[in-house]
Amino acid sequence: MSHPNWNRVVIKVGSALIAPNQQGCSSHYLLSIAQFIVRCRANGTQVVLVSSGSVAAGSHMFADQEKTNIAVKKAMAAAGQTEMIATWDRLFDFPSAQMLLTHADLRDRERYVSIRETIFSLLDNNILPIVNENDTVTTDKLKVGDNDNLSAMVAAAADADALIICSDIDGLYDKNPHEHDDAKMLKSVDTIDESIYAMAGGAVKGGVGTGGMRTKIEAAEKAVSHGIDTYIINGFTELSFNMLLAGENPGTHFRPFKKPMKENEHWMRHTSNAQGEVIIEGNFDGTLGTDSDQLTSSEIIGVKGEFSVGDTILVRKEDGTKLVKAKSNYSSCLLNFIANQDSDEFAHEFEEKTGPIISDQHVANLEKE
Ligand SMILES: Nc1ncnc2c1ncn2[C@@H]1O[C@H](COP(=O)(O)OP(=O)(O)O)[C@@H](O)[C@H]1O
Ligand SMILES: N[C@@H](CCC(=O)OP(=O)(O)O)C(=O)O
Repeated sequence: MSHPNWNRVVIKVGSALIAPNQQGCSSHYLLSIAQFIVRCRANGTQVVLVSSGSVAAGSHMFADQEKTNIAVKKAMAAAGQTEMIATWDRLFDFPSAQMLLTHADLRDRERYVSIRETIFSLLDNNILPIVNENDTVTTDKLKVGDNDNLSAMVAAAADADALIICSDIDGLYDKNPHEHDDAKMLKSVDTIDESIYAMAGGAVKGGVGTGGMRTKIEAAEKAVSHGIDTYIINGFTELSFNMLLAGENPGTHFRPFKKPMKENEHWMRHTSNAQGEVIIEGNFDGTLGTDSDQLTSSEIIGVKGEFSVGDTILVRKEDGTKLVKAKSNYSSCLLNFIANQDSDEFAHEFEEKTGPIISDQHVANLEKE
């Protein structure tokens, strides 16, 4: 087989590959990954690296501390990040750049566009972007939470052709192989549904990884809907990388959608967080976000949460059916006010002057969920 025809790939490297025994960073497993990156670049493929491992790399500097304490973990991440970036940088004879991101950055459209522009600008200048979550500033709400999901968001932002998740295991098995001797590996997945999620267990207890297989499947789901070929492979062995370069599949391949979502729809659905909800009548049978079906205040029966103009909202029916995620052109306060008017006429006049409640340019359909 011949070398795959990728213009751009995102490679995600798990903690166990960076700091296998939590005694600081080791380049032992990173050498073959670095070589893969070098060979991709030589073949004309641009590469973005998403590297976990700052917590695992910094752990040895906090010998007598309570490692589950959040403040200690953040300090481990901050200290380990320098060591990790220095280790990667030593493996390349071209420059690399550190990008630390949070979910708050990615779900803000302006910051997201800025992140995209920075990635493209680094790649245009042959600089390797190395991305990790900015653990110092994250709280639960701001956190992506795991680098599998982060890598998929980055792959979408970078318009990558492939996402390669390098883990400590050969691929996705039909059950956790650490708990079941008869577990079998899946070579490919065409559709990600509940049966696929049911196969996934968490990370090894007491290990360095976060999220286990579940977050890798979530990442694959995000990536394939953007048209990105996604692989989970064993990053411990050089063979995985040689096979990828030969156009072969060394692990589990998640096939991309034939008709991927548009960039802004994908961002709205998979990256942006809804700040509030608009609940509409159960008998509504239109398709929101199209020219023919605009949401009007007369359909609204409730507004939940506090949101401002420009925030993302979830529009759902009374029975919980999710319809769309969309950018709201109204604040929650204003929407409550007009939805509670006795006279429809007032609301219609108001909407005619102010414009549609949700923007038809920024809508993601959720009816399949
Ligand atoms: N169905 C499954 N197939 C493969 N691995 C699984 C499965 N369910 C749970 N796992 C666990 O997920 C681990 C990989 O995830 P994780 O520890 O988060 O690694 P990483 O650091 O690469 O993100 C595997 O080592 C395995 O213990
Ligand atoms: N920002 C964290 C990422 C943790 C994480 O997602 O780890 P992993 O499951 O090994 O990809 C770190 O660098 O330690």
